[in-house]
Amino acid sequence: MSKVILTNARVITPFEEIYPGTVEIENGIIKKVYEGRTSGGENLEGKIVAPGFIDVHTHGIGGFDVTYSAMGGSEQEVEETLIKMSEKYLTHGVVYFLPTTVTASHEVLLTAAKGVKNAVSYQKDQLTGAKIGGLHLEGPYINKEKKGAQNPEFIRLPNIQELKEYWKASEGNIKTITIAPELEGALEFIQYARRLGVSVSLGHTNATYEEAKAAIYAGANRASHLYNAMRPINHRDPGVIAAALESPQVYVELITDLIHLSPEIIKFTVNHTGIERVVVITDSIIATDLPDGEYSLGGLKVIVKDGICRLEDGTLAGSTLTMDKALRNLIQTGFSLKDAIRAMTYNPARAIELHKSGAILPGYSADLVILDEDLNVDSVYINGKNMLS
Ligand SMILES: CC(=O)N[C@@H]1[C@@H](O)[C@H](O)[C@@H](COP(=O)(O)O)O[C@@H]1O
Repeated sequence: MSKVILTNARVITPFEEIYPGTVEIENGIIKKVYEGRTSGGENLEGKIVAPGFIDVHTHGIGGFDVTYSAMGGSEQEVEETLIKMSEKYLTHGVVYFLPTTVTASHEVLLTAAKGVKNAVSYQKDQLTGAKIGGLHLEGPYINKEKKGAQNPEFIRLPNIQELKEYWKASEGNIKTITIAPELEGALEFIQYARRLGVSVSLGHTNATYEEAKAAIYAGANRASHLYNAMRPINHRDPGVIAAALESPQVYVELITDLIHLSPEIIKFTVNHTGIERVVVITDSIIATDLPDGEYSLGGLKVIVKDGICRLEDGTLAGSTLTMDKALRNLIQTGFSLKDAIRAMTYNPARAIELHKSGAILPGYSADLVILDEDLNVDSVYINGKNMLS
């Protein structure tokens, strides 16, 4: 039996803050959490222990991108890319992520689906990075009017047959799909996806309030990067944003790079939803952790300047945000550590129906991040093992 004790730390569960706190782990599972110190454990004086970050919407990092690798046509390349991505996310405190495709051809998405199946199976024997939860398909069933930085060439109507093929090719490793609910056939598609256990997120959409509500009644339970690439809120045309904000079952993703959204809009959102329904995402692309320059997203040219990603026409095209930076941004915006961490751990786990993850509670997976006082990542534990030592 393997036993790990982390003690004398500031523990953020994230429902409460315990100081000095001790976390006892047995065989990769959290056994006990309590106030007090114990001798014999690892003394984490001056450090913060929190659940590891969960990023449910990220395209790439450090020169690797799931769609880009699938465009090469080889499922092995996708598998290798996902493993590399998992190792890079780890250094930013991420313990679990959903590699997110952008709009692409059926063949490319099928290759991504096969690659993710291989990578998930590889990680069963050998875990070297953050856990790969399965694909997030962002598109291709989105609205051209709200395409943002998605390649219009491959945008199409919802297609249940295609989803069945992705599901089969990935052996069930499709976790979520972003769809525009106003498209023909979308409601039937949403119901089908929910029956498979895929969570459905409204995004890249021009849906009216009524269209968005119909999709939520059909089972959609999330909104992808709320405000970005969707019909704006208007006092006579509340649209998809108001529908998401008012619906208690809907989790709202926010890109907290302080470029996609102003700090005031982030606070405005939380005033409506409470912290419970906020899910921080990076929407990061291949250029993350790399210098400014020219990159690619789904076949479109992206120019990164001062860390901001744009298409040639100026449209924002994802981010170079990392989850640890997202946390520091939220603190700078005025959030408490408990609330900020909750929106990056427990909430995303709930949003994708991932159980026993995202909190420091007995019986939960011991997937933790240790942060220093400045909120830089010190170490990361996955299944109770220190992955950065
Ligand atoms: C990978 C991806 O698609 N990311 C979207 C992008 O498409 C959109 O253009 C941008 C701004 O949207 P906005 O101009 O509506 O705020 O948000 C996100 O970066």
